[in-house]
Amino acid sequence: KTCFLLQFKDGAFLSGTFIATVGIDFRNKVVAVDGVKVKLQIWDTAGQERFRSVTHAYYRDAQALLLLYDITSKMSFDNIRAWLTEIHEYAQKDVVIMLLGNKADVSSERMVRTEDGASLAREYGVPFMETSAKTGMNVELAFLAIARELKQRAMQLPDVPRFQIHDYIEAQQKRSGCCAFV
Ligand SMILES: Nc1nc2c(ncn2[C@@H]2O[C@H](COP(=O)(O)OP(=O)(O)OP(=O)(O)O)[C@@H](O)[C@H]2O)c(=O)[nH]1
Ligand SMILES: [Mg+2]
Repeated sequence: KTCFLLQFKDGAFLSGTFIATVGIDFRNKVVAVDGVKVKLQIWDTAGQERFRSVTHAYYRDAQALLLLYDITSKMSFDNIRAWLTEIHEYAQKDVVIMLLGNKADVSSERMVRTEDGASLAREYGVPFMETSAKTGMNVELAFLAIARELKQRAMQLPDVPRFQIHDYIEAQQKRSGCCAFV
């Protein structure tokens, strides 16, 4: 999660020693969506179980949640269902959720098939992408799709059709010649 966020924030991959997030951290990034500045305040939660009570307090108020699993870890994928259940219970009712299978660059150690990620996402009606914090694949797209969705919600006019995050991701991936699994 931290590497994914830092790739978006700074355009660089934090390699070397792994530093587990303690409790919670956050970064701001301003992005432009159709000429309108959208400030994203992105909270980076600790994955370790012992920080759960801390992270809990934060995602409850979030407008969007990016759920990351590691495609080289079956356990991280299996945990997603529990997260989705908990989110439905505690998060904001209209929270934007996105499922992301990260570390897609490490194909030799893949333990979770792309189709399995896609089908879980379909089951819960959330958009899905595989990403890489290392190469940057789909990192910006994930955040920009969320920024777009949140901006549209904030500025929604009654007669304008609602922004469709699934369609947006699919169109952007077609443009870039990458893989759409939404
Ligand atoms: N190859 C590859 N390695 C990655 C990628 N993302 C993260 N890593 C590596 O995976 C390890 C964990 O990354 P972090 O981003 O710190 O993980 P985290 O989810 O923030 O972990 P916690 O803070 O403990 O919850 C680090 O050694 C990273 O270098 C990726 O996309 N590709
Ligand atoms: Mg971290």
